[in-house]
Amino acid sequence: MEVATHVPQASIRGNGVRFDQERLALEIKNLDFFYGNGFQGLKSVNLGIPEHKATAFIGPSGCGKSTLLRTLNRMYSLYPGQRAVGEILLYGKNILDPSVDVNLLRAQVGMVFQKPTPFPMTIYENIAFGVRLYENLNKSDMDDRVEWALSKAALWNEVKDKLGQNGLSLSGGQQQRLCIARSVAVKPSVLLLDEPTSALDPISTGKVEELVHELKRDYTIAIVTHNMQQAARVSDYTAYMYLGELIEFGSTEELFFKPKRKETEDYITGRFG
Ligand SMILES: Nc1ncnc2c1ncn2[C@@H]1O[C@H](COP(=O)(O)OP(=O)(O)OP(=O)(O)O)[C@@H](O)[C@H]1O
Repeated sequence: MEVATHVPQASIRGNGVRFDQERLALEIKNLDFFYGNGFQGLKSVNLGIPEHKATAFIGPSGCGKSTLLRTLNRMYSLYPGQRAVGEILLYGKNILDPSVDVNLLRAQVGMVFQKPTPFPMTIYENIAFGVRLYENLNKSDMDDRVEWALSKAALWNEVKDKLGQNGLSLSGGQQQRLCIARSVAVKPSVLLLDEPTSALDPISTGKVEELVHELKRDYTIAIVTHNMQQAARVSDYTAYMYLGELIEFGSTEELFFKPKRKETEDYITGRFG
C-alpha cells in the first residue's frame, strides 16, 4: 500500500485548517454522497483526518455526521442504491475504487455503533471470530490475541475469569468495550465510533472516553457525537457540519473557543441547533 508522506508545512486541508507536519490517515476529497432515493447527504466535503488523533464530527441532527462516518469504511455499500462520489484516500489509496476489497477495508477501518452489538456467542469467541476471518492463528496465539484486544479495550480485568460466558451477559458499557476490543483485535489503522456512548450510563461513558485517549496512541479515531462536551473532552480536531456540508474544521480548541465561521459560533454557543 502507498504510504502518505508528512504533509508539507502550511498545507491547507479541510476548510482552511493547517496541519503543520501532521501525517494524514485519511484524506477526503470533493466527496458527495447520495442515498437511494436521490437525497444528497454530503456535498463536496474536503477533510484531512490526522493520524493518531481523535477527530470529532459534530452538528445538528440530520447534518450528515453518520453519513460521513459510514463512507470511511464503505459501510453504506451494504445498502443498495447508495453511492459516494469523490475520493477517500486511506494512506494514499482511494477506498472508493471498485477494486478495493471491502472486507479487508473494514478490518483496516473498524466501526463501533451507537448500540453495543456483541455477537450472541462467548466473550472469547466475540474476539476470535473476526480474527479467524483474516488470520490463521494457533490456540496459544489466539489466546494471546484475545487477551491483548480485551486489554486494549480496558476490559480484560473484568472478564478474564469468564471468557466462556455469553457476550450478551455483560453490562451495556462492558458490551460496548467488547465491541471496541472486537474491532481492535483485527489490528485496524482507523477506528470509527458512531455515537458510541449514547446508550451508556455516565460511568460507562467516562470509561469509553478514557479509552479514546488511550487508543489514539495506536489508532486514528473518528467519532460522531451529538454531545459537544464530549467532543471537547475527547477530540483533538473537530468538524462542524450542517446540511451535508462541512462548515468548519479545526483544532478542537480553536473550533470551540475561536470559531472562524458565524454558523459554527451560533451552534457552539447554543444560539442555533
Ligand atoms: N437511508 C436513507 N435514505 C434517505 N435519506 C437518509 C437515509 N439515512 C439518512 N438520511 C438523511 O441524510 C441526512 C443525514 O443523516 P445522518 O444520519 O448522517 O445525520 P446525523 O448528522 O448523523 O444525524 P443524527 O445526529 O440525528 O444521528 C438526514 O437528512 C437524513 O434524513
